[in-house]
Amino acid sequence: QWPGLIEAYRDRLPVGDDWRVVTLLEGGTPLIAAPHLSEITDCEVYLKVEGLNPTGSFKDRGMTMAVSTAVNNGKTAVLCASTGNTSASAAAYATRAGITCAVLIPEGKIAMGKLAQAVMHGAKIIQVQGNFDDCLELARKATAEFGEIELVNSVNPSRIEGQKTAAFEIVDVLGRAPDVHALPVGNAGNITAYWKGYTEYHRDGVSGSVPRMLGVQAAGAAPLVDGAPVKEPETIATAIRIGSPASWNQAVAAKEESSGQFRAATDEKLLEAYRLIAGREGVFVEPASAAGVAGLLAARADGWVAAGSTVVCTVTGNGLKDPDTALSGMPEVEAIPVDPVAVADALGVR
Ligand SMILES: Cc1ncc(COP(=O)(O)O)c(/C=C/C(=O)C(=O)O)c1O
Repeated sequence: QWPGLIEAYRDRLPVGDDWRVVTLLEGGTPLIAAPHLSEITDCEVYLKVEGLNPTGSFKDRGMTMAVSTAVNNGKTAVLCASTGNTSASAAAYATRAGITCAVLIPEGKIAMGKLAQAVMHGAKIIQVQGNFDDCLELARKATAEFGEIELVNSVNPSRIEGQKTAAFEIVDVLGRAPDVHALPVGNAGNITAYWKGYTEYHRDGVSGSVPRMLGVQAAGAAPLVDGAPVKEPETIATAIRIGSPASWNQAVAAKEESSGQFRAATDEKLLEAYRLIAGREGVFVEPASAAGVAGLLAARADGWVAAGSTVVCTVTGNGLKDPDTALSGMPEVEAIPVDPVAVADALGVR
């Protein structure tokens, strides 16, 4: 079976031969064709379905590396600030490693599925009177002061190393790098990691080209688009409700070196893409995860993406993480009598 990321890409990762590897067999996720998106954009569109990782998001790629590194450096606890998925993943990998995990989450702004994961994996859950950016500042200060705690946010280079493997998998499966790679951008670790992966494969001659990176933010939380931090970030896509990305400079470098672009998508456009991916491609992702697709549709419309392009959109988290948003638009469901005729009527087949 798939051996997990570190075994699959050991020669491309900073891992000691004698290391105890902490893995939940993450990675090896589907790169699935998206026929409806391909049709409406006249491109060859694929989805990299990262919601099918062990804890339901791409964070597992970074966490196997960060927690394995922490354990092999003798750390006894990990800490992260999180909008939810990082904390879910840190909790799972820490418990797997038998070490303590504490998570700092912004008051009241976390999707239920993610909180359930951190609870069930036994993380110490600390709600902070502030937003994600305040949580990250607190996490940096706490880990700077207490050396036995490893900070496992994506400022930790091990996270970037683990997450770059998604680019390797895409080239390994596609046989080439895509022309464009679209993905959501919050704290900007993932766009940084993808660019690192694509450029390493290109440097080593595994791929003959690199993609243009299309990083998409929520309009109410788009510091990289605005060119300045956003004090009070607001978006229904709580995973990317971040006003001051920790990997700002690396994300800008990825955009510039790849001749890429940052775009903002309104919550309305995010939700449209969210519904389209589930309702037409059969892939259920959480709202933030649809940002790359929303950006692709806009970039195709204004010609930044040409017809005939090969495009990969990373959909970063499983839709099950955020049932509240999924059910918020649900029409009234009327109960029917135990009568086959009523079923036929409901299906409009009679
Ligand atoms: C579903 C989903 N999609 C996209 C992003 C943005 O990735 P980055 O640009 O690398 O931050 C996140 C990020 C979540 C956290 O930052 C956290 O969990 O603390 C996410 O959960």
